[in-house]
Amino acid sequence: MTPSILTAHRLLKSYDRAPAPALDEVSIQVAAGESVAIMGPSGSGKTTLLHALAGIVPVDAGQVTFHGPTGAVEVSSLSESRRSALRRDHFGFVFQQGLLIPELTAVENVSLPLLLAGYRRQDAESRAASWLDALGLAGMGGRRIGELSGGQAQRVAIARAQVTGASIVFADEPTGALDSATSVEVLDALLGSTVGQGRTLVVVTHDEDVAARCARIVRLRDGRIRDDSAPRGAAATGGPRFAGAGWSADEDGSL
Ligand SMILES: Nc1ncnc2c1ncn2[C@@H]1O[C@H](COP(=O)(O)OP(=O)(O)OP(=O)(O)O)[C@@H](O)[C@H]1O
Repeated sequence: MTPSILTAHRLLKSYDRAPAPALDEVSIQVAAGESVAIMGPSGSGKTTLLHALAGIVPVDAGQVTFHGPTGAVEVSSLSESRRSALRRDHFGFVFQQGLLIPELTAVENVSLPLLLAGYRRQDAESRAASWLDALGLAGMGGRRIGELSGGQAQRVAIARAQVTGASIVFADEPTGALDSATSVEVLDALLGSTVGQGRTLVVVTHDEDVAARCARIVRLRDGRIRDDSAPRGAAATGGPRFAGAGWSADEDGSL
């Protein structure tokens, strides 16, 4: 059996002034290398669950444990600064709008986490360029974000999320702002660069087509898990292996 990379046990989370808990006794295990879609109606707690799993929001009760390369870490009991170090070192994030810096080029945006981690600029930029190439953006590294299409910009965000070697990528509506053809391309890139390389993907989505490409769909309603199963009808298609012989990112994010 594949070991869990992330486990959550009976998570409770209430926001001030909210009439009902956003998470009400949610327990979930995510296996290493798995792709999990989190679905449910608006307000059902999807983003809160993603943020709780990733240590972005503290929970009121329950535990989140990350089974990382150096052993198990109880995310929910860490201080804010240790949670933020954990996120920086092990987790990657992709949001609906990539939150890229428009004044910087694609390669500069992807290099940023490496520069913050202490890499020399030349090394950071060459590593960033390799990621952009692998995501089908060869030759576009010098363009500013505004000079890219929505789908290209989202692939830059996918590169940035993983360039430091994230073992889990958390994505919140990564295709929500894209048309359906572009969504497919971006999802291919996201799946191919995560589960296609043995990494783990947890993705919040409203889109059944996105969820159907994941190995598992967790459906929330009113802060509780109502269903947790494989997509109906077919095994998850996962993502394509990246073109180019030997594309594989090692643990520190190099290609
Ligand atoms: N910062 C906050 N302060 C107060 N209430 C919040 C906050 N964030 C979320 N909530 C409430 O918690 C509940 C769950 O919100 P959450 O954003 O997790 O749902 P969601 O399923 O991701 O919704 P959507 O699909 O609309 O993004 C909702 O009732 C929401 O109003």
